[in-house]
Amino acid sequence: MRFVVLGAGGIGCYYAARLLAAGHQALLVARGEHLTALQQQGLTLKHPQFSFNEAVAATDVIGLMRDYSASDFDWLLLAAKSSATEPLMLQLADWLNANPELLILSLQNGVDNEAHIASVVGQERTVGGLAVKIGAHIIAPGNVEATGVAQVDFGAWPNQQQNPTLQSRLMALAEVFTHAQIPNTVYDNVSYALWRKLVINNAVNPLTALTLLNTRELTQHSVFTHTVKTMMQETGRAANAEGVHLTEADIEEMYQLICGFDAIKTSMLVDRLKGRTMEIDDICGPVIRGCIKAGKPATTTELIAALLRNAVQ
Ligand SMILES: NC(=O)C1=CN([C@@H]2O[C@H](COP(=O)(O)OP(=O)(O)OC[C@H]3O[C@@H](n4cnc5c(N)ncnc54)[C@H](OP(=O)(O)O)[C@@H]3O)[C@@H](O)[C@H]2O)C=CC1
Ligand SMILES: CC(C)(CO)C(=O)C(=O)O
Repeated sequence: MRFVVLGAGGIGCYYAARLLAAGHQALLVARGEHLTALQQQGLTLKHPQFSFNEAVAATDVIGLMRDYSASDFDWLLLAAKSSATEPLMLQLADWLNANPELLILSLQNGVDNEAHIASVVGQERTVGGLAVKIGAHIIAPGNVEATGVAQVDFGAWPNQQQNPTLQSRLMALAEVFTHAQIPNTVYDNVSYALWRKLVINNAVNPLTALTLLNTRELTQHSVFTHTVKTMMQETGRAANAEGVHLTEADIEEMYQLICGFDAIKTSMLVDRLKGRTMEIDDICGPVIRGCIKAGKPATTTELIAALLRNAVQ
């Protein structure tokens, strides 16, 4: 299968390496020193169960539009930060719409990426998705370190019932992922999967970025572990206000999952340490808005988001 990975950083390079190692095509779209390293030295990726060190095809967005046509690819995997989704989609709109067969799968955190994608290419080409149980970061240009079982959960956006035509393409992708050692689940209701993952991200990403603790230190901390739980419950309240049914059992499952997961630096903590823009609006924003809609504000999420913004001013 032919993939283009748009925003090939930690997450994008991990999945691209898995697909390349399984014999598929993947063009990496990146920029800056990381792109230069990919072009000149190839991609080096280390994971406890997998390593990759090979030349790769890599370009930037301008090179993608100039040298390739959308019909050169079957799938576009979007792995840039959520704040880049809307500008990237708008920049690529004409290019993307020259081939209606090209489907777009978001691997990003947050629950708003798919609406931005659909507003440019249409719902019938929009696949919601998530990188689950993975930590993956650029440690030097062209070098990525990853950990975790690194699953992908995905499905027709906003759900199979409202977007029924994609089923055979989704099944074919699931088969390719499985063959490439990427565990995966296809959801009938991917909006549920997106919000369930947001339960973890809203609870641990801003708090780890604020405290500089890893996920294990955070969830084992006598005070912060309660804050994690509260922010998870606020995410559940927001989801329900947005029409996505999350139960107490979902919250508990997400809490146990992150407590038992590897001790990792979240992507937001890594962004803070690198002095990069953090996904605060994309992760906390939907929770704050949803809880206002529910009539009971997300006071803890609001506080942690405000403290974090204040800390990096
Ligand atoms: N990292 C992790 O462990 C996890 C991350 N996620 C989610 O996955 C998504 C990706 O995260 P992550 O892999 O950490 O992000 P990274 O910043 O490592 O990767 C994104 C890459 O896209 C590049 N990029 C952004 N805009 C452009 C552009 N216009 N043209 C070319 N390249 C561009 C960035 O370059 P530049 O650096 O110059 O901006 C960067 O190299 C996020 O939504 C994150 O929340 C989910 C699970 C775990
Ligand atoms: C918390 C974690 C690692 C879960 O996969 C994540 O999504 C992130 O770091 O952004």
